[in-house]
Amino acid sequence: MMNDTNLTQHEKLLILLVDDLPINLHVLVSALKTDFRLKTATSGASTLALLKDQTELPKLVILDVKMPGMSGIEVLRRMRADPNTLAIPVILVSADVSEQNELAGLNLGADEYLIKPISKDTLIIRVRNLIRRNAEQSKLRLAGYVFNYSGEAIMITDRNNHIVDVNAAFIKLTGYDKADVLGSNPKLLSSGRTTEEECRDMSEAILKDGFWQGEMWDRRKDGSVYPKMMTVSVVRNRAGDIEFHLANFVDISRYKESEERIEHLAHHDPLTGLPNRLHLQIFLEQSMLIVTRMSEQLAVMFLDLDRFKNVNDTLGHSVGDALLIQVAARLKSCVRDYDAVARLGGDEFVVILRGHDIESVAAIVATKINLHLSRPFLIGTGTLRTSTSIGIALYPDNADRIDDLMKNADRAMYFAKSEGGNKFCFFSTAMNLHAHEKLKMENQLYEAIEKQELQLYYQIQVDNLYQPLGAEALVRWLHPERGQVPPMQFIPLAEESGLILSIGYWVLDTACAQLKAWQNATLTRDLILAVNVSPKQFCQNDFISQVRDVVQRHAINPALLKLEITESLMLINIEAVIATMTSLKALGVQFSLDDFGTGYSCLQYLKRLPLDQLKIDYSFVRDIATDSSDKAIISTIIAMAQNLNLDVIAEGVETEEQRSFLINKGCTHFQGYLLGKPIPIDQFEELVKQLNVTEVGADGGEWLP
Ligand SMILES: Nc1nc2c(ncn2[C@@H]2O[C@@H]3COP(=O)(O)O[C@H]4[C@@H](O)[C@H](n5cnc6c(=O)[nH]c(N)nc65)O[C@@H]4COP(=O)(O)O[C@H]3[C@H]2O)c(=O)[nH]1
Repeated sequence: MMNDTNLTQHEKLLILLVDDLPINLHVLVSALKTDFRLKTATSGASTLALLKDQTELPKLVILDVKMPGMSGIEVLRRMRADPNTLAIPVILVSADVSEQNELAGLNLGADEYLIKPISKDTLIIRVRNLIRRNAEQSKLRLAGYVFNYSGEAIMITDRNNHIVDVNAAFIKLTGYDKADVLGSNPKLLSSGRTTEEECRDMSEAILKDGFWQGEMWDRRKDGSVYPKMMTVSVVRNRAGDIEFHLANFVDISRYKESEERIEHLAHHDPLTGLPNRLHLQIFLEQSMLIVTRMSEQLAVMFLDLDRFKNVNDTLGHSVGDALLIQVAARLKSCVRDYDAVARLGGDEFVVILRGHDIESVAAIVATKINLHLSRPFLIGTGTLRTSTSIGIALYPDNADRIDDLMKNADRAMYFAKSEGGNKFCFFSTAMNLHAHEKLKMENQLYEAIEKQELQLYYQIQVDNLYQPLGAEALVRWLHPERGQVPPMQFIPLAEESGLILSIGYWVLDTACAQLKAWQNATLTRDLILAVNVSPKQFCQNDFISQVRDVVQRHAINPALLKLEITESLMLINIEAVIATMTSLKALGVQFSLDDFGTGYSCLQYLKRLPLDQLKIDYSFVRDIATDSSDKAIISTIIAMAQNLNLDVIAEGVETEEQRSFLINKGCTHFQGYLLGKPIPIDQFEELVKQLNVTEVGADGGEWLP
């Protein structure tokens, strides 16, 4: 650059020339003016004044030693004392050949000492060399600064890969002092987590490209392992041989942690920690490949909690969330480690099973899930019961694409739900027709009331001496083509479509007409008739006036009408429910809480409901002989009812064993096939007659026909 006469004036380096004799200055100017920009001064004082101007300091000062006033030596001394001018190279020029000034000047840090007269060429070469040397020294100083103060750890190794220098950041990061590592191989830092193969690849890349960048795991002096991002480059000598390796690296533990966290979040549901839809998709793709290769099958199980929306809407999202977390844990406990449980969102879960004879395996697992999820969940101070509907689709039998498999499992799940929930259902091609069938049935149900296709059946309720206490009215649909359709097949449909309101009203009206008829006969006049009231029906604005009107129109004793409500009603709006119940209670009707123990049973609420009776759910009675926890639940319900001064009736009593157990525990009212199935009114009245002429053993335990 310095030889380049094409440089603009601005690009040329600035040199300050100082001499008291203009002739000497002239010589210097004419020697240097082509390559440099020049400033001149003729005294020590004016030199220092020029150097005070910080806007542009010269890259070199050529300074005459002998000047009147202030000598060049004194100017130099002052320059070296001033931090701003301390590093500016200085060439002293003198006609004095004695060593005294030369020594004084060199001692003060003069870079050159030239004796006049100086040849033009010598001057130019010396000036150029000095400026170049100085520039190199500046660079070295800067490099040293970067090395020492860099935030990145730097390690320099020689051609034999022995550490020759490390910086402060290295010491801070690795915990090793310089003395610990100098002369050692960098393997000293290795954690063993980076494989031999990875190390070999790195060495090859360094040899081939002179550069490598990547991540590796190292161990600090204290033994802790950390990931680092490292760059290695080689420094070659003029002959092209490697002289040094320069490695700089940073600890990326934090970055790794957040990377792992982001990765986890992208693939997992934050609430339950289960894999999410994206993860499930990837898992399914891999599983389909594996089962195809191994001639196995897959079962995709689609799960949806029954009535979860009610839980969320009524008890709040925190209860809903707590329930979902517990459901996730129970689901995981129902499957093997290599099966997958994922949450798609809301209350939708998917379980994937793999293996041979997958249909039987899926049926076993689904039964287990239905059972486990129907057991009570302890949430806060209350227990919550839920159930789940499961749809199962098999790969490759039911579909060979992920989308179709999921769709089919979903369809099967809806089928299980429409069957009343707490069930599992395998996909079948017939289900594609299901939506159409459903619509048809809905239309037919709409006309069922008008066409008088609905009927009431009566199931007897007795005391512990088999004496008739009353009946539960249960609706039946006498379908023109299908014959008698059980309520579990059309009540959910009626609930969904809103038809339950007119069906419910018809049941209430028909039951009251029956009560009126019973009032006129001695045998039946004290019988109490229980009528199921669906939550939707109960929550109508005019439900109280509907009941009042029906009771008045049929002129019945309201105390003989018992409205059966279910626990799911408590999930809607407890205060409004209590208000409606209280008004109806004032009319004189009774209340029984149906399916007790299967929903959200919170004692707090139970105490506030104006109930007359608790009805122990059939599911507990069924398992009396086999399930000790059901026995315990029954004992608790009976004790609870006694404490709250309520009647207690057990439904679904099928065996003597169940009845004796219930009697022993203090249950006083019974309903079930042991005593009589739901039957038409004429058969029911016949049954009541028979029971009234039957003698009963003193302990009530023996029924003598
Ligand atoms: N295995 C077995 N089952 C027994 C036994 N004793 C009684 N059951 C059955 O258990 C159900 C008891 O009625 P629920 O719990 O109110 O359950 C009822 C109720 O939730 C609903 N339902 C029936 N009629 C009406 C109605 O008029 N209105 C409303 N909203 N729902 C109704 O349909 C459900 C099913 O009614 P059903 O099929 O008549 O089934 C009846 C009855 O036949 C037994 O010893 N063993």
